[in-house]
Amino acid sequence: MSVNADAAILFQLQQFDLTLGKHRVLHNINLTVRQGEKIAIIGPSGAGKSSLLEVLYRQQPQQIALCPQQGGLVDMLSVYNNIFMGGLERHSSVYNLLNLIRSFNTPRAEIQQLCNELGLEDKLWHSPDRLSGGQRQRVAVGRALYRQQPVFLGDEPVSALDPLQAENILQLLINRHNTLLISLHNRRLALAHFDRVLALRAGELVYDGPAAALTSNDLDAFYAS
Ligand SMILES: Nc1ncnc2c1ncn2[C@@H]1O[C@H](COP(=O)(O)OP(=O)(O)OP(=O)(O)O)[C@@H](O)[C@H]1O
Repeated sequence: MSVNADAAILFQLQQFDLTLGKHRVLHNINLTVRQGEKIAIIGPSGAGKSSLLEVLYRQQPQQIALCPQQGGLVDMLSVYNNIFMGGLERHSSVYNLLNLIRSFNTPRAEIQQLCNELGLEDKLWHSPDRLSGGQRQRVAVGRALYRQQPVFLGDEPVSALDPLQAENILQLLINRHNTLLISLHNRRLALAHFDRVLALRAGELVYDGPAAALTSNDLDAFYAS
């Protein structure tokens, strides 16, 4: 999991501030992310993790698979169609419309395979509002995977899963993307799966360094009040 210092820069922020309303959400962020990096973003609730991910997403949405914290699922559509939404840009509007009425064989096979990998094999034609929180989260992950982009930005994408599932889904995301930035509160996952850790506190980047240099106790300290 070594990082190539010559790899192309994907994201860069210099002395970056973000103010929303009267609230200073991010302050003096200096950050460079290169292709191939696997980065965990940690920090207490309200520290600015989602805001940072959104800022990075806006830099180049076309090559990013985004998995937002709310999931953005449409309950009126099946799991199949919710996942298919991740691939809308690969097809014409006519194809997308016809697929909504009656699914085409190719995307149906692709999405069935994806559902098998996500443990949703029998849920393809269910509505998301009939699923558990963890199942809904896996549908949102499926949609992001179906974007088939090289960069994954995830806002706590495995927070509702049991430990074994969280481990498996995280590994799936890592296998399918070259570069990942994922916010998460699970210390073990952050240290086991990522090269680099960003710790945010009250909108400021208080740690940016290798995961290998940190212990679980170090991570706890970033959450201490
Ligand atoms: N649209 C907004 N207007 C004003 N303040 C906002 C807005 N969006 C977020 N904030 C504030 O910005 C801060 C950072 O929010 P953010 O959602 O980025 O934190 P977070 O670290 O992702 O939190 P969590 O772990 O709870 O998801 C919070 O104090 C929040 O109240």
